[in-house]
Amino acid sequence: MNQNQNQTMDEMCKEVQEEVEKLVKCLPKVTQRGSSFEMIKYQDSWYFITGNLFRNVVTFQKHFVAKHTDIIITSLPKTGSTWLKSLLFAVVNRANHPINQSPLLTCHPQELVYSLETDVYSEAFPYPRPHHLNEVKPPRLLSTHVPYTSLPESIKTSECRLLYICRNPLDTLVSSYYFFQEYMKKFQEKKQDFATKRSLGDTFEDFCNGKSLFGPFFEHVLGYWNMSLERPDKVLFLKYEDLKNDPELHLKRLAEFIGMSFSPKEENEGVIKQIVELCCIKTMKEVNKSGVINKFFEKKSYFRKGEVGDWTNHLTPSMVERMNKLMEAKLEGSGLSFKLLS
Ligand SMILES: Nc1ncnc2c1ncn2[C@@H]1O[C@H](COP(=O)(O)OS(=O)(=O)O)[C@@H](OP(=O)(O)O)[C@H]1O
Repeated sequence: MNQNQNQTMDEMCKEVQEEVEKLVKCLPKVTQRGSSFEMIKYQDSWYFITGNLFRNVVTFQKHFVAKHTDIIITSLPKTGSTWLKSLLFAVVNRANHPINQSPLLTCHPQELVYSLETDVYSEAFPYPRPHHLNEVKPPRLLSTHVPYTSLPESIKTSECRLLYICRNPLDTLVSSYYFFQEYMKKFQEKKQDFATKRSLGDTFEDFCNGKSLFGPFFEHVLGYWNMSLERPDKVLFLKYEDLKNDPELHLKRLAEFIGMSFSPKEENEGVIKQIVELCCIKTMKEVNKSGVINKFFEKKSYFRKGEVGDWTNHLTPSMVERMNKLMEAKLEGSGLSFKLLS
């Protein structure tokens, strides 16, 4: 945390709060279709103002200081970041304990890789708060959904490395829709008055209009894609679909990228395979079948189906056609594409 030496945590929070209040007064806002969640457009991306997300993002942006040794997972929500967290943790810590005693067999990946947007003010904050991150042994394993352009300067200028994971837009939006439904059920149980009629059609419409959380989707993906081309030593660009197709190959790429390649001995002993199995959705579901994160989110809600192409079960042909057109227009000339099965 870039906390002025004389500034207490309370003073820093007050300063951020004042700034957030100013921004909320002057920046564009919309209400999500079919819900009463308000979003704010900040530096061309959308954040919830309902809840603490926006305040947490501003805190992260203003006060987080990267170290050269940091490894940061970056992604849009619901693109496979929890899976990547488990893989990264397992690769980095493989010498510290045998695979069958991995903390991943008792902890949720979100408890092992620190989200930089988690509510630093909340009593529920389950792991070192960002101002305690200085005490975490290197390499610090961190994550954020913030677009490249809005990352704190120190992340861009330090030698820290970014692992970006993306996923085809249709599976991403179906996954977001189901996660939001879970959220809504929880609010209903707590008798909090949020409208809960947000349909898959509403989610689709907001998504296509660029009004998705941390979105617009294509701008987010392209921001990291272009950086991965410009600075391949800084940003490793991964696709969920490629990981599903050949997890061992991409795990090796990941290990090489962070400077922790698998040795021939490890390869012969099947370490890569063991890590893939440790982190597979079946194991993760079993380990995380009960319990909550941040006193609110069911651990199991981060592991739904984990498939490529689940959108075929949910979206209409006209939705798919519209998304295909949008995708072609947005990605034209970028060298990036997503295969949408039909
Ligand atoms: N181990 C593993 N293997 C394969 N797939 C996995 C794994 N863990 C999570 N998932 C699937 O990833 C989707 C959730 O994405 P995120 O983890 O990025 O969500 S979040 O933003 O952190 O809330 C969500 O996708 P859907 O199943 O399509 O909803 C999860 O099921």
